Amino acid sequence: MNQKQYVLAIDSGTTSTRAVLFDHGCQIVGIAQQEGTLFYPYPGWVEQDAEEVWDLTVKVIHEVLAKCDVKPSQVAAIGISNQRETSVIWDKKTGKPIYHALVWQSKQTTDVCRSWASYNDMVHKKTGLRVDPYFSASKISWLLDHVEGARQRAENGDLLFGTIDTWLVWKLSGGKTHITDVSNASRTLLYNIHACQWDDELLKTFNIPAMLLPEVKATSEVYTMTDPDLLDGRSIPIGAVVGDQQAALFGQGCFVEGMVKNTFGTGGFMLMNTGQDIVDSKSGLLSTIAWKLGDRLYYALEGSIFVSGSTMKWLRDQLGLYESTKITEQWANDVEDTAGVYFVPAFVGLGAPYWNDTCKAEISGLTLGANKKHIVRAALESMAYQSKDVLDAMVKDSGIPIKNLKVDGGASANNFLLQFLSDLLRCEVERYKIQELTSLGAAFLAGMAVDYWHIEDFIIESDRVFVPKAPQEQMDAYYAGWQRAVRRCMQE
Ligand SMILES: Nc1ncnc2c1ncn2[C@@H]1O[C@H](COP(=O)(O)OP(=O)(O)O)[C@@H](O)[C@H]1O
Ligand SMILES: O=P(O)(O)OC[C@H](O)CO
Repeated sequence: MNQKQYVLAIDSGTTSTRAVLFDHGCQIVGIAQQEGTLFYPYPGWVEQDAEEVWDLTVKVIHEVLAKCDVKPSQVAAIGISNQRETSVIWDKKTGKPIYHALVWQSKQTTDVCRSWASYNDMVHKKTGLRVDPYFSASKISWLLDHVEGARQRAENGDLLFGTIDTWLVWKLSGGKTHITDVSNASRTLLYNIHACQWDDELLKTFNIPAMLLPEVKATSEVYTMTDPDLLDGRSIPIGAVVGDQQAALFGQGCFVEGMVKNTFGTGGFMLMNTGQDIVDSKSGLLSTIAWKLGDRLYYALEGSIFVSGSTMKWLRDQLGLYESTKITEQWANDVEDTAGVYFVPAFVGLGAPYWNDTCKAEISGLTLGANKKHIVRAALESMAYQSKDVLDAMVKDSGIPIKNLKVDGGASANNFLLQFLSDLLRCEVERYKIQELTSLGAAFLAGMAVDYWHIEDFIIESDRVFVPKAPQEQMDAYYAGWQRAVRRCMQE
């Protein structure tokens, strides 16, 4: 009997790990999700336990298959999307990480980056990025210098480095396969996006042994098979690994040059497909690889915002303002405005377009009349203001006006946020019925690698289009207040 086949996406995000099962009609059949632990050992440091990330991955895979009553033999391929830049180094023989994973948001490498400041121009030319603790290179250097004996072990060829995709493929393959794809490699600060290879000059400059690095592959191809011990003796092809933001660009159907998406997850990431051209930003954005299909490379222009949805998590977990983030939409609508409150969520400094790694978050404009609903509304509005900062830079760099912005990610469920965003940006904001577009992107790329899908099979349905309603003058006045708040926050 011919059994129905599915594609499984694993989305390893900063806040949570999900497994999402898709059918051939690009519909979600089931989801399993687990929130992981983030460690904050010192101010500005953010770490994860890579072993926990792996345990949660195994758990969600088993959970989703059981929930949907799907056997491993019915999974045509696995695709992985992952939080990018987060760096793990582990021992080749034991498979044990030598230290926690240093998360992309983490700032323990600020001093390393200070000492690398003079390389910024070279780095930008070769990688499309900038010297910043955000990217993997300074994290690798820090791990090699701070974990006793690590540098020597790396030089002996005993250690392996990976971003989360590489770690998961290595674990899924039973320790056989050490690879990454171009979209993830392009976030390390070590990959030359013109020549498409690890850059020897950068490796030498940053004193990083090439032996640590994974082989770089296309975004959609069968890299390896899963270890049969993992899934009832079956081996499943792993057909895609892709950075989660590039996966969302793909999952949003942004296949054509000039199309833009904004994901509101832990951070906020706006990406524009720039086709086969590298657009060099003069306004604080990054040039990055979107994906490689066959021999063809596609690029993107990116505005990376370090803290977006995680402000809502902070208000929940650290201030205990509410139990479920869902309530924030109602609270924001309960008040007419923020009563003059601004929330600049510079918890780990500010990313694009400011790139200030020392400023700290501020809530300003408080009066005795301000209450928790004003603060929650200011936090939601900050996500929209940050998107406008980046969108304005993107229009300037690309010369392309943006009339329609596609949104996804956990916080895109919030209607208040999306209406405010549309009012502020003066453009359509479109949300699709499937909010798991990162997973769809990874699944579809994996499905293409095994001929389960071809590009013409790609379908997504619009859920709601938000159009500007509030007067422009009012929005301009709000935004001017935001810009003042950001300037204050960046003053030493
Ligand atoms: N209804 C909501 N309103 C605002 N923020 C939300 C809402 N639901 C979830 N979030 C925020 O979105 C983030 C989770 O988004 P998600 O896309 O799952 O993140 P990631 O992929 O980084 O793990 C959390 O930081 C959470 O606080
Ligand atoms: O965890 P997310 O979804 O906010 O994504 C993290 C980014 O990939 C970091 O560059």
